[in-house]
Amino acid sequence: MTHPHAPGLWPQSTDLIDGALHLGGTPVTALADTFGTPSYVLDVPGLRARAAHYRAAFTDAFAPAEVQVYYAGKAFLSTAVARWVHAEGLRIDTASAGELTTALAAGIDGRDIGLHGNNKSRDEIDLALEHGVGRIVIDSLPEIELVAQRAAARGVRAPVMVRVTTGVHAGGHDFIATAHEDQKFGLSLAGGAAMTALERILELPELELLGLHSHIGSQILDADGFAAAAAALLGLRADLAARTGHMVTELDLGGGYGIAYTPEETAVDVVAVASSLAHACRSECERLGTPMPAFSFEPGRAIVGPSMITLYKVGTVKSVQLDGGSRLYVSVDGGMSDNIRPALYGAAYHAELASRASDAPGVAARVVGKHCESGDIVVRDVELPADVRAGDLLAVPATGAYGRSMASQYNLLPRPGVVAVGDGAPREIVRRETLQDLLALDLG
Ligand SMILES: Cc1ncc(COP(=O)(O)O)c(C=O)c1O
Ligand SMILES: N[C@@H](CCCC[NH3+])C(=O)O
Repeated sequence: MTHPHAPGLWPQSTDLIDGALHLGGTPVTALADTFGTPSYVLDVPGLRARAAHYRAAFTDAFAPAEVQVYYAGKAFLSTAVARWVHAEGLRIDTASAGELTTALAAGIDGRDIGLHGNNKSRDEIDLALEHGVGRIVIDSLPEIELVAQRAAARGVRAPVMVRVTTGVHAGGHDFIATAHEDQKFGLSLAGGAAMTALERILELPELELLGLHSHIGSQILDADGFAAAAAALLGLRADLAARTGHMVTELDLGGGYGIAYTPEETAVDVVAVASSLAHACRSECERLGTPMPAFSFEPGRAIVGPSMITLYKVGTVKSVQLDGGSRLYVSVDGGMSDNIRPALYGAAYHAELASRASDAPGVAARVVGKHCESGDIVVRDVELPADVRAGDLLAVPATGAYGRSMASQYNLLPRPGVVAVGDGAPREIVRRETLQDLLALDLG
């Protein structure tokens, strides 16, 4: 199998034949003809392999402690994706009624689903209780009373965890760091709100306290933060046991495992990280004189991110003269509506000419979208062949996480579909929106 440049960035089934990119054995030119552009293309065997790899990495590292891996559906969720990752032994983490409904529509048993959210509505809590979700992760003090009240109304006991703000600052961008004090998620360890929450939950017969949760941020490439957060949770667990005699049985250490978006980046090595994290947890438990708990994890980006690419068609190509050089502006038929991450986080991506070979020399290029914003950048800096022209296809790797899930209809562009390859004939698992779909919401 021949890979395009930057081999580490492309989904498992990617091949390069006569200069044309293939995914799951199908040339992208054929995918574009059948499904149109832009399209997200999901490599199903790659997705499943990543899910299995993450599950095995945590399970092996923490054995004999029990481990569950939840796929964080916020990264990208559809019923097919929920079924594929569930078939690999992962459960599903949801953060809204929409994600929960999608996981349920996939046929996932409520017990294999978790519900998160810093502002869950009563309806969302009711939906979770109705379907017997395995855990509701409590994010505030008022939510404790609300969940207890809704559980009482239904005559059930709600299994809950408490999301703890550990004070660990990690993550690729300030907007995606979630465990420092000055942000909206969780209950503070240092400020005492976490302990208050835990003691209150233990008083309420409608609530079953499963354990403690920490999610420190996203796109984390340096593993130290995970161990620091785990140590903080283990300490809180020991303190709670000393105060109340209740030793919680599970720690959820969240997601956040970083991936490579450009040839210069290296993804987290989950086997190495899981093994050093397990070692740190064992030592900390020994030091505290407490038994090892069960563990759970919630990777999203690392499962689906590298499993998907976006396929765009090139339109206008413009050379812009700059001091000491020029830059080729290559406009494609999507942009910030299908990938907001460059505009929102300054995220870097990579792109390659995907529909043909070219011997033309590489030139400094910027791939831009078709929206009415100069910040509508798909790939800020990339080298492309000088002869790139209208009608060519460009492929951008690693767009599976927070691409389609954060897509908008800005400028009333219909959102692209998601095409699955490598699982029988290529097919759309989320269909492309049409102009009629846009008008269907317009009530005149
Ligand atoms: C609570 C929680 N769990 C899991 C995730 C998934 O994170 P990632 O996609 O970085 O693995 C997030 C998002 O950052 C989150 O907020
Ligand atoms: N949406 C973010 C990550 C947030 C993760 C959810 N807590 C991203 O694209 O990187």
